[in-house]
Amino acid sequence: MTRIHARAASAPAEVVADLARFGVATVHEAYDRRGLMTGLTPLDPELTACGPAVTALCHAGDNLMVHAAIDTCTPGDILVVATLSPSTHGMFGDLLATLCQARGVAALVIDAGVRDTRDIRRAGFPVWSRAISAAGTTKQAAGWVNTPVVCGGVQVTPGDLVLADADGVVVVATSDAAEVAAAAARREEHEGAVRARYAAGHGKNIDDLLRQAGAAGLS
Ligand SMILES: O=C([O-])CC(=O)C(=O)O
Ligand SMILES: [Mg+2]
Repeated sequence: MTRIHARAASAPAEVVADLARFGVATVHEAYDRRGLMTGLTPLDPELTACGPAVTALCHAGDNLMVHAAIDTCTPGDILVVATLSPSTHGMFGDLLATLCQARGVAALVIDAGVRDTRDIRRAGFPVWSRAISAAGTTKQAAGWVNTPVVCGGVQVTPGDLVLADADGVVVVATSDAAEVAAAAARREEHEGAVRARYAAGHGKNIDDLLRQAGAAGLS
């Protein structure tokens, strides 16, 4: 059984750039509220990232396959790390962040812990993780690279587009990406109109909404 697969093909660069213009909340809505990871938070909420997923599936407490996955990354990729059983070990720290930056990896999304967090923040490497933990890991257990994983409760297939910001992480299948970007653009246009009305102090018609919800109106 092959454990290390080559990096998967992904959406064209212009589709990645198109999706990167939007926030996670907008894309999640535009994707019919699919693809949103749970329980992962950013180390630095000012940073954003969008790129194709390269995946690593590790044994809990072992980061060998993180090293192996970085070897398959090309510039702009997002490293998505999952473990076979729940783990909060600090599997990734400032040394691995240094390697990722040297290889042009755009970000790390990890369903486990990270450490050396002040150094990673200072280096400006974007990370979304389930935990912060100084607990160390071994490099002894062979896992998998570029196989489908479940990260933050969402299945990530290698090459899927990963978008992350202060709100969290959303995953969009490569084949859906162009359509989702178009739907996100329409949503932003609509929200622009709503924002202008709200800025002028005009909220929703509560009476109508309550009636539609089967409740009595205001009077
Ligand atoms: O070395 C490790 O296992 C993780 C770490 O602390 C680093 O990358 O700096
Ligand atoms: Mg370290």
